[in-house]
Amino acid sequence: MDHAADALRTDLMTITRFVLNEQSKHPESRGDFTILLSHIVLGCKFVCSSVNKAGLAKLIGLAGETNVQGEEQKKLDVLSNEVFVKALVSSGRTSILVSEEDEEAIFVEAPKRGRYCVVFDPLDGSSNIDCSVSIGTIFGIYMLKDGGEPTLDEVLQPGKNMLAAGYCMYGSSCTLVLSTGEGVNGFTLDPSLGEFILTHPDIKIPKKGKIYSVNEGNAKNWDGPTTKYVEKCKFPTDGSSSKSLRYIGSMVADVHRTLLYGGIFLYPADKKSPNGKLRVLYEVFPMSFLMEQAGGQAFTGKQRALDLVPKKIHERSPIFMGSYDDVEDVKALYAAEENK
Ligand SMILES: O=P(O)(O)OC[C@H]1O[C@](O)(COP(=O)(O)O)[C@@H](O)[C@@H]1O
Ligand SMILES: [Mg+2]
Ligand SMILES: [Mg+2]
Repeated sequence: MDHAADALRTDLMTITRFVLNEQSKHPESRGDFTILLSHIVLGCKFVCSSVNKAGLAKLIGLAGETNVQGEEQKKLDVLSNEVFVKALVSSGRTSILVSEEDEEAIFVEAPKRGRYCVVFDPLDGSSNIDCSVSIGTIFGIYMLKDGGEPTLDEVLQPGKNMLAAGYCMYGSSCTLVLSTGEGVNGFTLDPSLGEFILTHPDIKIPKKGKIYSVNEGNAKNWDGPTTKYVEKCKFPTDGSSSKSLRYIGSMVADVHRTLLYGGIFLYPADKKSPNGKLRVLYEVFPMSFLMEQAGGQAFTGKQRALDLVPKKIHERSPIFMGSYDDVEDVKALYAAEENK
């Protein structure tokens, strides 16, 4: 193999150049979105570096401990929230921020105010922090309507109105997956360069998968269609092979695997939590947006997830997302239940 020729053929694309290329497709663009995204990327790099040190926390007092100067150190989820709020406000491009960690939405004051609203889960999968299992950040971006004072209605909108969505997974590598509504692309952080490099161009989810991903410990409280679906995964009656179960318990990691390998991720309703567990604005919507952009589907048990109109910023919804055919099977079971 001629390595020089091979190197010339391979395009090295940083996330910055990727977003600038996207921007050049919209001549009317003022570059605001590019600046906003660069601040999100900065937040991800900062959290990634803190997550990498988390295992040392108890030893040297990095999180939830008192450091040598006697200062109280912050827990990772609190720290991540502060990092993202600061990064987003200082971009000068946001008006409203909705974070899982803040009860109320944050309205950015002029003159720092900009054209975008960002909804985010600064650290997803928090139960996995202390055992060094993959965790992540999830975000979605809405554009502000022109004119007037921003109100909560700007973010209480269906997910299909999002301009962009993505997540960053802090795992064996740090991977940022992004969609600006024209497909899905994945970037991996090169820690020595401090740059995200395009490593997963144009991600497409397989049409059907061999994996299902769910917390089966809740099975005794599931409804009929969910119970039937999971039974079908294990004991198919149509001659197909059984599906394998994989469940990490970090939505970012479970959805990332589902996007790349195919299959289905579900967090259904159950008798104890009739609305499921996952939050519509900053968990269900961004991940559903990515799934659809990659050719998959996302369904709530009643409707297309991206058609939901949230009434409250921390509203929850059941969710089934993944390969097109697998979600189609779930939809058929719910339709059959309704026609009984
Ligand atoms: O432990 P459970 O009930 O299976 O829930 C797991 C789910 O909860 C979450 O951890 C909730 O997110 P947070 O950690 O951001 O609260 C998801 O990442 C994950 O899919
Ligand atoms: Mg979460
Ligand atoms: Mg969280």
